[in-house]
Amino acid sequence: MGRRAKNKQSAPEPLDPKPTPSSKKLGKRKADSDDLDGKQSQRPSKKVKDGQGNPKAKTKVTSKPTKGSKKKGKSILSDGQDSGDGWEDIDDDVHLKAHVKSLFDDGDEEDPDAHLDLDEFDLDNVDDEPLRGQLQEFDFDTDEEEEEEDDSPKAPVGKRKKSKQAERPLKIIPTASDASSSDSDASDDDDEERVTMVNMEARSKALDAHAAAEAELDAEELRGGAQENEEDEDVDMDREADEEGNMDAEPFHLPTTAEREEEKARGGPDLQVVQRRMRECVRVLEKFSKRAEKGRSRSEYTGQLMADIASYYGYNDFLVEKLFQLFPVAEAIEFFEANEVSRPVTIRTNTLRTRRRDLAQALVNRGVNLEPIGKWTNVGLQVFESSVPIGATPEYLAGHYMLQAASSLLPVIALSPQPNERVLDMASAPGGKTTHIAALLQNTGVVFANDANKVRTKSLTANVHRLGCKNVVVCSYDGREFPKVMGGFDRVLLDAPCSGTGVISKDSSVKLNKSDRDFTLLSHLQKQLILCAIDSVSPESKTGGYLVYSTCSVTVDENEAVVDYALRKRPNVKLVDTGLSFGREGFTKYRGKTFNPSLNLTRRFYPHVHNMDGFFVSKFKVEKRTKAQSAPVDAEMQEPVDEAVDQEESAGFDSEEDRPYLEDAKRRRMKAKGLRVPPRNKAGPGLIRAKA
Ligand SMILES: C[S@@+](CC[C@H](N)C(=O)[O-])C[C@H]1O[C@@H](n2cnc3c(N)ncnc32)[C@H](O)[C@@H]1O
Repeated sequence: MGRRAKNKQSAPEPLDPKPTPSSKKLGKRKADSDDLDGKQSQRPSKKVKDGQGNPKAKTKVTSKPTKGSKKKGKSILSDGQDSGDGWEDIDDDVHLKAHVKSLFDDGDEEDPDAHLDLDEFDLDNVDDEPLRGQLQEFDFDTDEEEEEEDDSPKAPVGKRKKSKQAERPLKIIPTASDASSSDSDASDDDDEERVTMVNMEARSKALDAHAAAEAELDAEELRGGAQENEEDEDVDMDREADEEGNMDAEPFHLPTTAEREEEKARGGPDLQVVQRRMRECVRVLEKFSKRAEKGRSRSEYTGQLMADIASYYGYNDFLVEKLFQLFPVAEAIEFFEANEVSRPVTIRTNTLRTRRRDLAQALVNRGVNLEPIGKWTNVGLQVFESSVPIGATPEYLAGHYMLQAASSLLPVIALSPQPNERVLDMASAPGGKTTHIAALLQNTGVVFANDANKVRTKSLTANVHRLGCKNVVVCSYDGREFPKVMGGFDRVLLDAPCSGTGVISKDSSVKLNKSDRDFTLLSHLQKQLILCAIDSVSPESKTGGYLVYSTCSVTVDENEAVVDYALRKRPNVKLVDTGLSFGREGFTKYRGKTFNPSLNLTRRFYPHVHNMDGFFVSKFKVEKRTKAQSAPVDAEMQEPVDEAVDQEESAGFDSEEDRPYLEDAKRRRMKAKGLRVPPRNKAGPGLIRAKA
């Protein structure tokens, strides 16, 4: 029964399923291209606090070899075996160096002038006191706030809705990935028990018995399967409703409106009730006609499920609905779950200062446990545990790396800047991507790093200096002023200001502080910025002529709708392949809207699928305008609000509600430009049309 039941508990199907990746140890999961498009085989790792506390955690390097005390002949892995996850046992420091070198030999640039020799630093005199004590929790004070959390708008403090989930993080829906994960965990454990002459026979017998039991179950399933029909399946599903296996569990009853009111008056449901109700609603919604209570509608189940998600995970109702709609029902729960878990800590090697293998070597020597992120990047490293604050090592201070989310490498990889090019990073602070671009240009050409927020350009400038970028000009304009400020760029990156719905695990205030109006205004700003970004690209560029538009948000309004708008407004641009080897295709249709079919060339990244922040990346090629296509460069900036809103209406926005906000924004812009702003009571749409 257990096995059949497990098979029937229909797991959410990935949109682009791939074989389940083999499991990796908790705390060691990497955002590997192997499993990027498939379901995660297990929960993403939480921030590692204490690598010594877990006897199962294999610490690659437990301490920094002290000066003059090389551990000749001593393996760094406790059992002296290949761990099976790409790390081999290493006998001494010399081998360790050779090993690290080989691990990181996959495409680091070999420009001898492009990096500092670590020997230049007196690393031996660095106080290694922390290595002797308990492993510390990572301290990211130095940059995380600037480099990561600043990716999403800061939220006001104090507006907190207590999430029930915080009381007990638990997976609501057992998924296929869980099943395979536990299977592969088991086999991992088997692998870890070393086969010896003594246990070989017992192990072999156990394996035979296991195989026989499996065969018997298969046969039983085949016999049963011949008579099975969907009704039986439902009966089974109902009978196993209690996850503890209690067959007498009450059949699920969806509360009526009156019962919900009553429940509210009693102070809300308890955790177990919410958990079970979410599970049951998902189950019913997956096979509504068979499983729904008589007389109850689909929207009642969906409404209950969304209300429970909001209270369990602590979101406002509006955002739950917006995010819920992006996924099939069960997958939506996976997305919300993933937002409760920190993403892996990752750093980007600054190839202007060092090479990845040298950086890895230096950090390994300090007691940092790390690995390359995946095949798709030759500069990224994932940090599993560290005995030193990763944002304050000598290498960090010397600019050998940037603390940077794996997802934020993607837009720059897609941009693919070439030496000697002129590049604009239109919204660049605090400079994670700017400094990456500078490094790919190998300090040639020029990067104009712009950000409208002057305060934020301070951390941008600091990072530019720390990382030794000599080809960066920092400026502070509203991006909508480009290309009037300057144009003719070979490539432009617009990493747009956004709602941050992809980085909720970093900034949970997004759960509560985003409203419909925020999305409308953001989308409008993004549309204005993208047109200016397109017009800043030189279609005559010999080597480029590209724009990359990205956000750390997963909503369609901020991504596909913006890109589609740009394609409609600028017939001289087309979407091209991002060059990224993974990621889900962008939507070409969404809730009744149809976008340009080429939107399938854009890429979406999700925390629950790719174990990285939610992200969107698109790449445009800008071509010369034909005479028929040419329009005044800033036509849209002066565009009557009516027209802008019309565009938005076609993408499903509520123009009436937005109109006052859009007009206010227009008034502020006019004021800033020194134009006469008519009195507010006369400022109807006609006025703006007249002004334009
Ligand atoms: C997602 S963050 C950029 C992160 C940056 N690309 C990085 O990798 O470090 C968006 C940035 O857009 C800036 N911004 C907001 N409105 C802008 C505008 N109208 N023009 C230019 N920059 C703007 C914000 O100040 C913020 O720094």
